[in-house]
Amino acid sequence: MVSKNQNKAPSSPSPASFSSINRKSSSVDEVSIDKKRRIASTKMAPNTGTRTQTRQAFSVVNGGQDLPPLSGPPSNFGSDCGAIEFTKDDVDTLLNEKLKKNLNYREKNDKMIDFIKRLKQCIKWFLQLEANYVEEQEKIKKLLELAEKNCNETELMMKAKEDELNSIIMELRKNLEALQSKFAKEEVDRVEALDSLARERDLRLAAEKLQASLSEDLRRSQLDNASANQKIQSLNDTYRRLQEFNTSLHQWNTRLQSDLEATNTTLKRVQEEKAAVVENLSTLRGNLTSLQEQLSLSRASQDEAIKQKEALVSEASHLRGDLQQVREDRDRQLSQVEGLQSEVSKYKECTGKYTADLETLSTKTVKLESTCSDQSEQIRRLHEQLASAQQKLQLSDLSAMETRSEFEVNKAMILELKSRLADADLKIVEGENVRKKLHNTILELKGNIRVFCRVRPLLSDDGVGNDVKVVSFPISMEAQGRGIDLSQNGQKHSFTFDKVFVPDNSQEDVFVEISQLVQSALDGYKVCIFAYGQTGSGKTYTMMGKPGLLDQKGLIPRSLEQVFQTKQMLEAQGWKYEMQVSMLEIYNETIRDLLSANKSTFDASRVETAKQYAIKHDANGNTYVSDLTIVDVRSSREVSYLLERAAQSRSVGKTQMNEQSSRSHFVFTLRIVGVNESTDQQVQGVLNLIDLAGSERLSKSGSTGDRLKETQAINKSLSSLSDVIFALAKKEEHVPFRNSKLTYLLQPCLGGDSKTLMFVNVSPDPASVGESLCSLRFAARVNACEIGIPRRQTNLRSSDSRLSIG
Ligand SMILES: Nc1ncnc2c1ncn2[C@@H]1O[C@H](COP(=O)(O)OP(=O)(O)OP(=O)(O)O)[C@@H](O)[C@H]1O
Repeated sequence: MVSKNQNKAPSSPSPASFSSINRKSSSVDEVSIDKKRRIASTKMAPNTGTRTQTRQAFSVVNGGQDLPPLSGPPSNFGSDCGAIEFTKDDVDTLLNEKLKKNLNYREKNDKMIDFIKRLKQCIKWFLQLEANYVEEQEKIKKLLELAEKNCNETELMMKAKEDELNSIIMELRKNLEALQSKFAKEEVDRVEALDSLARERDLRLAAEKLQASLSEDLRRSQLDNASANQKIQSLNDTYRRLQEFNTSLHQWNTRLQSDLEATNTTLKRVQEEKAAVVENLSTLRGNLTSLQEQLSLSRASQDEAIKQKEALVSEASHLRGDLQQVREDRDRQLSQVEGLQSEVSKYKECTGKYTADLETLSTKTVKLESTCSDQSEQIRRLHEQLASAQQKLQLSDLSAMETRSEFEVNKAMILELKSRLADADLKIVEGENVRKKLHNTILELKGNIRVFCRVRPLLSDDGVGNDVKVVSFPISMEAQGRGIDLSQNGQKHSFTFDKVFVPDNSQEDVFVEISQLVQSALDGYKVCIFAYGQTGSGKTYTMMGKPGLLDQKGLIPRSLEQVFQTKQMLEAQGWKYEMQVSMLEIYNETIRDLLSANKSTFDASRVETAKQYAIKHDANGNTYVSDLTIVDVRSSREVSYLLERAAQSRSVGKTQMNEQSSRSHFVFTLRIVGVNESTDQQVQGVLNLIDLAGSERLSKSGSTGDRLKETQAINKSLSSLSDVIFALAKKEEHVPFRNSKLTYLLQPCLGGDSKTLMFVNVSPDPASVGESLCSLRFAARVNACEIGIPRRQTNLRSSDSRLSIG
């Protein structure tokens, strides 16, 4: 925040020249011409129409018989001056007024009083006009703010609507894209499903064909099986018959055996009979031959039987072979049947498998068909959704178009409003310029050098009862609120100032009176506000207030609050301000930087060697002090912090140097640089708020040595200050400085268009009535600077233009 050595004052856009102030009593003409120019420049635009009708009213204020005649008869005479309006001519006439030369002092005085009265009416009218301007400006500002707010709201609404629609469109587009991609996917799935369905169908047909051929095979196998079974049955029958035949052959064989045995027995018996016969051979030879014949016959029959038997045996073996064959056939057939049966079972298995496959295929097909129908349904729904989305899209496109056209209309409206706003801004700027001029004119009419007197309440420390009153306030019409009477040793001394604040007046009451000066600093003027008075008279209270008590804040904090509040307000009109603060103390003609981070600066002797704090003025009338700490500030809080720091620095410095708090001048400087880029205007103002060293009679404290030096330094700087104010007010070419640092520092802030206000603080303590009288005399002298003549009743000794304290 702190920026060292940036304290070179920036170049002024309007260098102050002393020519605009007309203060010399002998040259009222000069004052008039200058003021006429300023008033003419204000144009008095807003009330022209009304004013042409009431123009004659001004003749009231020019009512003196020695004034040049005016265009119309007087009106509203004696009525409230608020009803009277002035034209440029009226003001010119008033300002061009000349006093007749052959008047005596009393008449001159009367004329002057009358002139002042009319001037006051004129000032009141200007104040009224200014109030109207301010009111009008406020109205325009409010209207503008409203229009701007409406515009912004409409714009925001439109933007929000557009955003909303855009987001809906985006969403719909996204949905559409998603639906389309889903649709495409579904289409692919559908095609795949259809393909797989076709494949399944083919497979099914192939399986059905296979099943049919297998069924045919099975049927054929079953037929083969049946024929094989029949064959087996017939073979079984043949086998059974062959077995029966075999049994019968066995029976036949058995019989043949039994026959053979019977034949053998017969043979035996025959042989026995042969023997018998042999015996009887001879006898029987005959028998023999017969018997032989019988034998050969038997043998032949036996051979035949054997042959028969052999034939039968071979037949049986044949039959056995056949049976074996049949058995083998049967076995073969059986194995064939078994093979066929296993084949059939295989076929059956296959058929089962194929049937299961067929079933799964069927269920799959059914599933696929249902999926297909689902997908078709989905596709239909998607188509519907797509159609509705497209419809919505069309609708939203339409509404977007509508919104766009609405937006265009609003845009056009906004543009129009903006142009109106620009016009209004221009008007505000013009109004602001007029206001500044009027404000300045009013302040000039009030006086560029003014003196306010403030009497503090009697304090318990004063040690005197409330019954002893040395200060009183006249209540005559002329002096009410402006006069102060001081009684010393039974003698009454009367003084009149621009304003007198009584002990009951609050800090707020005092600030109200100076707030216009603070505004002037923001308008680019140099403003100096001094608090002057004896020790303990309330200078610090007036300038700083009581720490910690908000309602008792002094002029400095209040001024800063106003500066930052107004800065914020003017920012709306395009003004950008930069503020810089510096705070210094002049003690015994030594400058002390109160914002310096270096604590060693409290040591005056070291300061002088380390830092020279040389005061310099540039060609533009700006002042800067080398090595002084300048701090950029952006809020009144920042400044409050700096003020606290400065106060701390002051008290530490005083302790270190055994100095009394009242013996140094405290100078607070706020540099204001304002730039309006839209109107290309630039202003540079300075606000100097100064708590002067307390004036104190040396004799009172009876001090010597250092104290004497201190007092002399104070007196020198105050005396020098009064000389400078005098010289500048009188537009003297040579401005004396008398080597006072304070005077040299403030010199550019006291001349030209600068506004100077001095508070003379007075203590009601009877014990310090002498000092009070001294202060009041000095203040009355400064007050008299205004127009170069003692414009108010003062107790000045005419020759004494310099302060002598102590
Ligand atoms: N208007 C006032 N109302 C109430 N109290 C006041 C007023 N003016 C001054 N005082 C009180 O009077 C005392 C002296 O005031 P202050 O310190 O401001 O005087 P000063 O002129 O600055 O003195 P010095 O020159 O010694 O610094 C303080 O206690 C202050 O609070």
